[in-house]
Amino acid sequence: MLVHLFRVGTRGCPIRGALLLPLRSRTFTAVRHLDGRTGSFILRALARLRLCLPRRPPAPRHGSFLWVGGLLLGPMILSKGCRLYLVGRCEVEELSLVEPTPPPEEPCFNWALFWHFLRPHLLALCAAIVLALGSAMVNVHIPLLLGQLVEIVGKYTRDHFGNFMVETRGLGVHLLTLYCIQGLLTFGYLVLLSELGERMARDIRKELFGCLLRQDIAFFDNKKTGQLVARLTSDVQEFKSSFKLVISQGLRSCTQLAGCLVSLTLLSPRLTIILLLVTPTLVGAGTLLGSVLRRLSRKSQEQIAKATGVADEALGNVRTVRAFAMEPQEQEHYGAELEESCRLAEKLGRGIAIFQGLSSIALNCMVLGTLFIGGTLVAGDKLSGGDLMSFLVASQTVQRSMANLSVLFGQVVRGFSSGARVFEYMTLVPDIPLHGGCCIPQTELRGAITFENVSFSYPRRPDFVVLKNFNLKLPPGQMVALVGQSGGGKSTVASLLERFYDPTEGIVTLDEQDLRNLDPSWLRGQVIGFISQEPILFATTIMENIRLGKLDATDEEVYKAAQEANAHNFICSFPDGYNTVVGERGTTLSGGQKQRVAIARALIKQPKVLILDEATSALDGESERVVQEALDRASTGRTVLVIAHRLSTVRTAHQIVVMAQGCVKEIRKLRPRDMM
Ligand SMILES: Nc1ncnc2c1ncn2[C@@H]1O[C@H](COP(=O)(O)OP(=O)(O)OP(=O)(O)O)[C@@H](O)[C@H]1O
Repeated sequence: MLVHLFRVGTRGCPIRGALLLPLRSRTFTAVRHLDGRTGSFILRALARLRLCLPRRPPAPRHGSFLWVGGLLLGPMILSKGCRLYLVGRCEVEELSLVEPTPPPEEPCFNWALFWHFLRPHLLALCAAIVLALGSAMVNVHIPLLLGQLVEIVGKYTRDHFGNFMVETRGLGVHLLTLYCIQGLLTFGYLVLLSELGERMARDIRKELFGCLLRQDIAFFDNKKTGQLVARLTSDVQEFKSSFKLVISQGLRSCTQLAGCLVSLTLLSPRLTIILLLVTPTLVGAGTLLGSVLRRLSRKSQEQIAKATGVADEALGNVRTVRAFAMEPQEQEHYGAELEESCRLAEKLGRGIAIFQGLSSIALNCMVLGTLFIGGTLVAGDKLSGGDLMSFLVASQTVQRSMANLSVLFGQVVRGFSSGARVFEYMTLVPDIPLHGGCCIPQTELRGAITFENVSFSYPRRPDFVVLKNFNLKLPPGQMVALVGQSGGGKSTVASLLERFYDPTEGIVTLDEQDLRNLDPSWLRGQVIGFISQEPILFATTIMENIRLGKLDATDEEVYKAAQEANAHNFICSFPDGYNTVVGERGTTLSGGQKQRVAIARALIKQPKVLILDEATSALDGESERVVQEALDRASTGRTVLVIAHRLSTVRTAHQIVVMAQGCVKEIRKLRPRDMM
């Protein structure tokens, strides 16, 4: 058992505690009996601690346990509001150690999708292939002409009579023309391939991004954002490069190889046989060494990505780092990752140096060997000097082509697997489509919500039932507050209402219509307004952020929504007013200001139903008062589901529903219900 003391906290209120952790364990899945915010802080602190723990083999799921608690020091005020959160002892319940997940199966390459993206560019592709083949054919022809030129030079070296210029003019012009043609052909196919590759990559990225956005929320529960972004960026890039290389280098190398081998055989069958014995051996050895280097390079790249991830996480969460005084640990962590990446890069550098040194020796020896054996043939009058020159040049082309093909082989394998990863998510059909289903006409929409015998488990944890036979009625125009222990399933109720997930059993209805029959886009876009504890704003102006709620809203509508949300005055106090750019995730605004912009964004669509998920719990007393005022105003005449910890949030509710272990335990009616 390992004991770690830790310190976490919110807004200057430190929470100190002890983590008792079996030595074998390094991971955990959940912290419960803590409110969401505290839990998330503790989770982050635990994640930090986890990094410090010795690396041990994972423990079996049963019999492993983890406690946080026992030593939490005294009562802590988690907000300046009216309540105290007494965290005298908190336990981490239901902590299952995460089994090491088996590596995901490599998806198969989807030829049909590949064809779908290639088809619009077929003409350009055919033209590129023709130009690449033409360039390769020209390349095969050049060594023969060079041989003839050397032959004439040799003749003038021996005899010194006649006019060299006249004799070589035709050959020179011919060679020059071929060089120009080859240059033009190369230019042509490279331009075509580059355009084709970029356009295909653009189409693939567009389609993939659309497909990712369409996926169910459950899909994102299982994936890391970084992995998804990598599919859009590095995987598409790798696939595009491989495809372009196969066409340019592959076709060219194959044609050159075949053409030059024919030329070599015609020039000297004996030398060709020797060359054919030696070259593949050398290329094979080079390929082997090359593959070791590529593996090393990949490892080095991964290590760099890992180090970048550490820096990214620390810089992206710099406030948390500062709040926990974790700068030294972060620096040490980043330094350790950098150290490793430096070690790998140095190893790679040494490998590349060895490879280049050896290949330089091998190539020079090949030239020397060809000259030596070829010279013997020339001395025995079995080969002319010009033919030897042609042979030398052509054999270099053969070696280059073979080396290219061996490199290309690895690239093709990588291209196939990145292509398979790119196409994998394009065929995924979400269970809850974005569009489709009926809409209730605006005039008939009342906003009555019911949950009937709803049971639900998250797809990621199917064995853990979050809601069991849950029944709830939200009468139109009334406010219902959901309270209960942390982890009791309150936010899950909101997620079902938003139709982020469908219930495993039972139904959720809006005006007696099963949500599954309604158009999800209409439901989310026009009926339900959602305001969460930590609103996310986009890094654009306040005006555009509010307008996200209703894309075609006029400026007047934006101002009106901002006034309703108590946001107009503070927005106008900024020098740029509504054109103030809020920074990444709205970091340039205070918590209360962000929340009010988010309320304006929700109100601009005039939703019939409003979900407030602990919308004021992250705010201090004054901000809470202003935001609460805005929320009270916004709630009038709407069906409102409030998820709350604070009394101040629920005081205007018509009913308070107490939830525990996924069911309704108690319903308290606070005001006479306005029966509809
Ligand atoms: N995406 C998810 N995948 C798997 N389990 C989840 C997911 N989201 C929540 N859970 C689990 O579902 C249970 C209910 O979570 P929920 O967020 O609904 O609780 P809550 O009552 O809103 O808690 P809090 O008051 O702390 O916000 C918890 O045990 C939680 O671990």
